[in-house]
Order: sequence, then C-alpha cells, then structure tokens
Amino acid sequence: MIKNRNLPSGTRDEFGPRAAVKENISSQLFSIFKQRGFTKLTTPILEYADVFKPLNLANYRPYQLLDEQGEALVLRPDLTLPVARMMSTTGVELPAKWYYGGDVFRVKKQLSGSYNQVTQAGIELVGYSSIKGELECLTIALAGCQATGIKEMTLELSDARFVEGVLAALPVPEPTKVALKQALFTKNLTVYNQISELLADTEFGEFLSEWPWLFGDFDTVMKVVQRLPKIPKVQTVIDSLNAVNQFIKQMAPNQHVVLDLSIPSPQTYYTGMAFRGYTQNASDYLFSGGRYDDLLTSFQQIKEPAVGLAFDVDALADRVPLPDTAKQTLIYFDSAQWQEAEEVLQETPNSTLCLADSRDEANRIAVSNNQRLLNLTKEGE
Ligand SMILES: N[C@@H](Cc1c[nH]c[nH+]1)C(=O)O
Repeated sequence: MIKNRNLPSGTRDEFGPRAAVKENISSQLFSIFKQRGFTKLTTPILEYADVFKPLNLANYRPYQLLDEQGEALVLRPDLTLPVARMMSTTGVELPAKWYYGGDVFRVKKQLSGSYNQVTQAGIELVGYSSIKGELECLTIALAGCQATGIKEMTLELSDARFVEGVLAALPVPEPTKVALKQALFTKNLTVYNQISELLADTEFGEFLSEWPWLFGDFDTVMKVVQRLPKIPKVQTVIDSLNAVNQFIKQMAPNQHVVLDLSIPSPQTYYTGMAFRGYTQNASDYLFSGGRYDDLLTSFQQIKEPAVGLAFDVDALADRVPLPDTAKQTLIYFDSAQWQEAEEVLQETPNSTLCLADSRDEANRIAVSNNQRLLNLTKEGE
C-alpha cells in the first residue's frame, strides 16, 4: 500500500496554536537557561547506535537505520548521551553548563497512545560534584514550570544509591539480593515476602516489611526510613534528600514534594539523586533529571561528575491553555503598492500582508480567519 498520505505511527504534524505554544515554551525555557549562564549545544538527530548503549533499551527502543558502511545508526532516543559523547571527544574545558532543545525519538508500543517523537529542552552541568548541581537543576525546574504557567505540580525525588546501599548491608548472599531487588522493582510481593521473611528477625525486619510501599509524602516516607539501622552510605543519601527537601521548602513553600525509595532509577545511567515533576491525572512527566557521575566513562577513561534535566515541551504544551489571539488585520494591496503596504504593516499592530490577488479572495481569507480586512487598493470601491 502506498503510504504517501500517512504519518509513521506516533508522529504528528504540528501547526497553528499548538506549534506557537510549543515555540513559546521553548523560548521561555531557553531564556532562563541563558540568563543562568548556560551555553547552547546542538548535536545531530542521527547518531551511532553505540552512543545509547547505557540506556535501558526496553524503555527507549530507538528507530534504527544503516549508514553507507553498514554501521547501525539511530534517531537519538535521548539527549544526555550525545552531550556526554561530545564532551569526551572535543576536549572542552570543564566545568561546563550546556543547554539544548530538540526532538527525541522513542518507539513506543503500538496503540499505547504515546507519541514516538517528543520535544525536549534541557540542561547538563558537567564537572560539578556537589549538591549545588542538583539545587541549580531544581531551581531551573521550578522557574521553568512557573514561567510556562504550570500552577500546581508535584515534585518526585528518588535516589539510585538508596536501594543499592540498603541491599549491600543486608546479611544475605549476592543472588538473594539480586532477587529481592528484582521483586521490589516489579512489585512481585509473593517473591518479595518470601525473601524478606528470611530477614524478619534481624534489625532490617521492620523496614523490609514496608519497603515496597516506600513512596508518597516526603516526611511520611522519611519516618519509615528512620526504622533502618544506621548504614553510613545510606545516611549520606538520606542527608542529601533532606537537604534538597529543605531547599525546596524555602524556595517554593507551596510545592508538594514526594519521595519514592522503592523504584528503579528513571534512567539506568543515574548514579545519585533523580527528580521528576508531574501533575495530577497525567502519566507523563513535565521534566525529569538526575545525577550521572559515571556516564562519561562509557566514552572515555576519566570519570566526570554531571547532573542535568530535560523538560518535556509537549507535556508542558498539553497543560498550557491556548492563547487568546488578538484580532488580526489583513492588509490587501496591489503588488505595485508593496512599499506602502510595508509601511502600514509596520504601523499596525497584529497585522499581516494579504498575498491574494483579488478582493474576493482576500475577503474569503479574512472571514475564515476572523480577521479585519484593510484594503489599500482602489479595486471594488
Ligand atoms: N535525558 C534524560 C533527562 C536528563 C537530562 N540530564 C539528565 N537527565 C531523560 O530524557 O529522561
């Protein structure tokens, strides 16, 4: 079947108000990034498939194609990995603050209702190891949501080091830890309970019985965490989560913060704290980010600390009301009057030139677009 009038599934044409809203959101975000000292970086839409090896390809299945030499290429399913690739090949001096905007392509299940092409606008801070990196990302996350008109949003924190830290401290063999983690992440309670039963009489017993439900309001989750015996590495994680929660309380006192300590990290390459923003009754995230201190070692020998975040411009656009457009004026003129029409265009707010060649056609366009027609010609008078 010839498909020259169809689009590949999960893609769309964008025009009119939605395209304008997305453009507006991106430019609002870019101006925040620039104002805070970030530098623009663009990378190609096509990359070698190997760049994306650190991704969990079950969640980020890329569109594949081959180059002339038969090398596997993909349409980028992520924008952080290309930044890491670029950092390792260009010898840019660190630390660096990058921002970018562009589309990512992820093949979702047919009929999932999700789009396979998503516009992101994001930042990456490379070479900053302290919590100041996370705080800068969260400040930008809050500022971006506010600037684009999101009134209420929930901020979800998690940390890749928490699950690993607790598992490392459990007095069971490695394969049991792996099985427990798997059962926790998939919420397979039958298997989870069987394994945690082995530890019921230890100092971990009480905590383990609650671990699969360790998500929700920040302070409530932290109360359960207090039932854990002291594990120095886990304590560091708890301290940094508490510090971030305090910071948000000061910055945005009305912000609802939730904590999830029972999920896998949103990205396999995150090594520390991760943060996502969402609104009620919607499954997509407004932004998602986290720390990824090991990612550059996928491309080079030397490790570099890094943290970043990306806004989902489509998710933001879905929640921003379409603008009330002011009534437009359509200037109808003869081509010999171009100069005069240009002057009227400069003087008249919200005006555009009418490129039609007859008064009737100009009228029809004005009526169908709810515009006022300004006639500079002598025709039809
Ligand atoms: N690339 C991540 C977001 C991110 C940017 N920097 C760090 N994380 C994503 O698409 O989920």
